[in-house]
Amino acid sequence: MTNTIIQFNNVTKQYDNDPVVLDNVSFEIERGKFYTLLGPSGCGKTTILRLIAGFTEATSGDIYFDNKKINDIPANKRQVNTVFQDYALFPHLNVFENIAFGLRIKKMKNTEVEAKVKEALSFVNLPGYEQREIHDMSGGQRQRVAIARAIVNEPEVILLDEPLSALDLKLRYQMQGELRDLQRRLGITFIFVTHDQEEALAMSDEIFVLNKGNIQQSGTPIDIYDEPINRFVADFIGESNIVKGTMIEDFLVEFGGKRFECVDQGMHPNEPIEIVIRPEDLEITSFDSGMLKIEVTSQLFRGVHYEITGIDHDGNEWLVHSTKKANVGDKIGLHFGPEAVHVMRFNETEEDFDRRLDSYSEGEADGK
Ligand SMILES: Nc1ncnc2c1ncn2[C@@H]1O[C@H](COP(=O)(O)OP(=O)(O)OP(=O)(O)O)[C@@H](O)[C@H]1O
Repeated sequence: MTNTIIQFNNVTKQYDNDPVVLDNVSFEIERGKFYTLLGPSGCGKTTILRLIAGFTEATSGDIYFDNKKINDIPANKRQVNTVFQDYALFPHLNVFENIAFGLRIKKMKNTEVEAKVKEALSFVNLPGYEQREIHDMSGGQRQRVAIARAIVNEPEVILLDEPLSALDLKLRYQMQGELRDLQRRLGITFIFVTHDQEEALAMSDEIFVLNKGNIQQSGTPIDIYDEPINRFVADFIGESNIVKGTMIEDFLVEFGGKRFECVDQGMHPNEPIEIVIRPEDLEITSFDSGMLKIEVTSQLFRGVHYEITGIDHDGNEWLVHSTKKANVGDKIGLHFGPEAVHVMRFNETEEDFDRRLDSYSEGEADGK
């Protein structure tokens, strides 16, 4: 048994004669992990779920489930269940019958149905709710019933299409933790769709960042946050300072009219690049000792830190998160280490990007 449960090979999707929604997309999903498809509205996230579930067909390319091509397998024969954004519960059926629905279609014996519904309800922390009517439940409870209805069929994969978006912030945080915990307890694959980057970072083993029908980058939350492949990902995942610069030589970049050490290598001498520095990696120092010098243009207290913006002498705006305060009009210096400077090449493919980053750790292992 391989670890890959779902594979997309060069999948393209176009609805009628509209523009292409997914453009030659390839990826692999491993068994037992929590995946998130993250991207702005309309980038094709739901379309990927619909292709996996069998609710729509690929225009070209192949989709595999457990190493078997499933392009022509109908939705009801696939071992996946979907939890929809609006939960899609049957309002005229009680909790028990909503959850039992799929089992009844399979003509399962009553005693078995009862046992399975009970087990599913206890999994989602709603024991004893069998007879409750759907309209007498809160949003969070309905959400749990929708999840119970998906897990009762014991699918190998659960698809979740923005399932938390209708909940208020507090409940949303709570359900994020519950869903993550549920996935671990069940040990099955979850594929979760969201356009909320914080949610993706908090919940996932692996994130696919999508834009305009393409996967821009895939990796663990830490990989994607720390080493974004391009401006789109850097901007979409968290707040960033992104400026244009030049890679002078290995481990040396120039931006804002000055040269700085970095940890990147393997580019052409004097190659134009962009750099990202996260706001929390900038440290406030005195103006004179600053590696960058800025004049503060705004300051907000955010509870755990101050959010400070300022302009350098080239007109670049810098965002700083610091526990130190600075006032509008102050001239301050900023300090950062070589690891804080993330260099991004223009139009680098994910394969080349991964190869480049791997070569850094090989270099470390060689003692270079
Ligand atoms: N059945 C359909 N017929 C025609 N176009 C469609 C259909 N479903 C989706 N689209 C189009 O495909 C594109 C991608 O839609 P999709 O729902 O996959 O995006 P998404 O990333 O899930 O967006 P959102 O976050 O807004 O749900 C959009 O431009 C959408 O209008």
